[in-house]
Amino acid sequence: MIRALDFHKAYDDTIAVAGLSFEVLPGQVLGLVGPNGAGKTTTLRALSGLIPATRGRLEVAGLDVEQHPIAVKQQTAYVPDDPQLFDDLTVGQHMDFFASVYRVADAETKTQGLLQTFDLIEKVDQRASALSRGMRQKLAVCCAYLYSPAAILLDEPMTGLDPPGIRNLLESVRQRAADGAAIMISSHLLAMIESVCTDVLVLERGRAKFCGSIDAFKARFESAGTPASLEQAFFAATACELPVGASG
Ligand SMILES: Nc1ncnc2c1ncn2[C@@H]1O[C@H](COP(=O)(O)OP(=O)(O)OP(=O)(O)O)[C@@H](O)[C@H]1O
Repeated sequence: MIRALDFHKAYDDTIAVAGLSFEVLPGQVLGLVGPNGAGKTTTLRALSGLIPATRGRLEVAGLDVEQHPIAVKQQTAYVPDDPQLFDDLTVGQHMDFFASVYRVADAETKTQGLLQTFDLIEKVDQRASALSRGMRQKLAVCCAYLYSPAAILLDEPMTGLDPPGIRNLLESVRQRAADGAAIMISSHLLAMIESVCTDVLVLERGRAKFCGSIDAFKARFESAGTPASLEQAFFAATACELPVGASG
């Protein structure tokens, strides 16, 4: 489970997140959406323990992120939109490294399966520095999945992925959720959010404009008894303006 209680984050004078509370239960996939600068990446980075909260409490698997940083990291996978890899290590060496750090049982079989699924098996001996952007993204996801984390935090995970890569990633998210992981996905791709997420958290200027099921979000902005599309609901909930010509 992932939980935020009155989470605040300020960078000097900039208030990035101002009092956010939500939870993601095992099996739930929470879409984190909002305009640029809304605080999505800040929230994911703080949950992963990379940056401290200014105020409030963050928990993963019942553990306070600040008080139990190592235990939380063992239970959490954070995949940023620009994965930091070890340029001199090959694809296979990355998997070996994660398997060793997280003491993964049956790592070889799991590695083979993941590299096969994400179409990296032929790149197993290639250095990270020689991978394309999409391949780097896929490798970061493979490393994250290897140790079966209880909480999975994906920041703009579709960046650079080809259509089969997108399909495989979405399918893997559904599967990991069905297996009991609590998952958060930050994205501007509302159709993708709608296709894979059970719930949505709409952020604007660091505050929640809505948090709940996608159906409830669309129903809130229904017109004449017809639920809004996710896109219509997003524009209605935020200060973003619907493009001219779009059906509002
Ligand atoms: N390291 C930092 N130092 C100072 N301010 C920062 C830092 N990182 C983010 N911010 C500010 O915090 C706010 C939230 O940024 P954040 O990256 O969390 O937004 P986001 O919702 O992920 O945006 P985007 O959709 O553009 O990725 C913004 O005002 C941003 O300028």
